[in-house]
Amino acid sequence: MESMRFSHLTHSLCTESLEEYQEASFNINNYYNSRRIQFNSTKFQEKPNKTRDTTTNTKKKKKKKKNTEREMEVKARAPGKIILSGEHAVVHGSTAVAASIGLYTYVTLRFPTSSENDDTLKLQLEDLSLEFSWPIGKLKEALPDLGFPFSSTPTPCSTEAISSISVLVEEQNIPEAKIGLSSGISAFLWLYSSIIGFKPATVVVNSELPLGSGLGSSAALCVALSAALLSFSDSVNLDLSHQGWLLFGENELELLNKWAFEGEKILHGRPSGIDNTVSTYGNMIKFRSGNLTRIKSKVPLIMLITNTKVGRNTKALVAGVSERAIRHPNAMSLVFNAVDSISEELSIIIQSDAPDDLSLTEKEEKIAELMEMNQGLLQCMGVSHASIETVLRTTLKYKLTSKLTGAGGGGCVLTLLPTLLSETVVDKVVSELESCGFQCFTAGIGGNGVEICFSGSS
Ligand SMILES: Nc1ncnc2c1ncn2[C@@H]1O[C@H](COP(=O)(O)OP(=O)(O)O)[C@@H](O)[C@H]1O
Ligand SMILES: C[C@@](O)(CCOP(=O)(O)O)CC(=O)O
Ligand SMILES: [Mg+2]
Repeated sequence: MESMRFSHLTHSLCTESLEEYQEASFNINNYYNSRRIQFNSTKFQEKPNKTRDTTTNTKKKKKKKKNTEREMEVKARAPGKIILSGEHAVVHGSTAVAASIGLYTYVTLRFPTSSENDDTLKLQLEDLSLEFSWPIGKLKEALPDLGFPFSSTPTPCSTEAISSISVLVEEQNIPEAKIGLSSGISAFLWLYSSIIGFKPATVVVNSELPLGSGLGSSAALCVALSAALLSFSDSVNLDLSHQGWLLFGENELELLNKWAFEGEKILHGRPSGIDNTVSTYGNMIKFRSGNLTRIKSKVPLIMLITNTKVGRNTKALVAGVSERAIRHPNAMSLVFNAVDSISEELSIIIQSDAPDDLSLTEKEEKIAELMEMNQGLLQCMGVSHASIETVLRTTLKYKLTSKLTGAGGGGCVLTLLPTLLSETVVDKVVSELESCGFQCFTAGIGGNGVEICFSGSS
């Protein structure tokens, strides 16, 4: 009974361990249902997932080309993430642990039919009610070195291209209050021109993720964009007849993750690659210096996510930590090493079989202590914020441990909800946090990574 409740939150992450934790008494589902960010409606019908047949032959490729000429639409979705430990330090070579969450960014790509006679590239940010468009001729003129798509070789955006793209974005007169979108739009223009070239299309983006809050909306955007764009390139062959969400094969995942990383560079300056990697592959990963290790959690982790709603910019925060590391190299390298040890220990605890030498409660206590230590080190890096400290103090009153997640400086905070915690306590802490103006919710941890869905194929 109780395992059913947990399965709603921890699906696909730790199914075997659920039976072992049947004693758990807290019904998180009420929270999941009532506090979760509303799912945007989608016209695509969900069908069971299927991993792509990597032996796709040229016949399918031909079919794809033919369909591209007819009205053809593809939709990609990529999840957000939480970083359980190691943000910022991971940029400097330390280990970090992250998991995907069940909140997605969706990108729909549609090419006009020949009768539509449209010669523009349109970007619609549906949730924000914003639309941008560029005549194809203007893109060709501004970006003479792009437009010869070579999608199998992800390359960094040159400084010349980035300045030309900035002009193309500035000309769109983005409202001052939404100027943070410029870097996302730049990443879009660059990924589009590099992967597809100069072809008219309409790209629609919507997201269940709060933007700029530490849940990896920038990476989810780059991953979903790369997936949608690559599905029309010669580098990727897909079974267009498949109905419903389709997983990519390993080679395609590797390719699209590299493209998404190049997009993240435009947004973050110096990303570690953890966000795009966890959004691409899903589930839970340990990440260090560009290498991922997939992790299977044996602990049914339930995190309350509190969005302080304090806006911040990942690029500026990452740069701030690097500057501090330049000013205090010895001290900061010890901080980064300490974070590395915390992430390594965390990954061992969450993967260890239960019951072994540690009970679930003991494991949760250790995880909480490691989170607390990581938060202390993030404070040393200078990325905490008064709003984050308020969340820490509030949750501590209820003996709960929290840490910031993502770049910090505001954004989201994670609070570990032990499995035996009573619902009354969760109610109290949530209502106290919400009375401070914060927004609390939970999300499924560790679901699938990027997926794609075709429509118009018959
Ligand atoms: N759905 C989206 N539509 C437009 N831009 C987006 C979207 N998602 C992310 N972005 C871009 O990513 C930026 C936020 O990224 P970042 O500061 O790294 O925070 P996070 O990745 O934690 O959400 C936004 O300001 C915007 O430029
Ligand atoms: C701070 C950092 O570790 C994570 C940033 O995540 P987000 O953009 O705040 O969701 C940066 C990185 O790893 O690239
Ligand atoms: Mg980001």
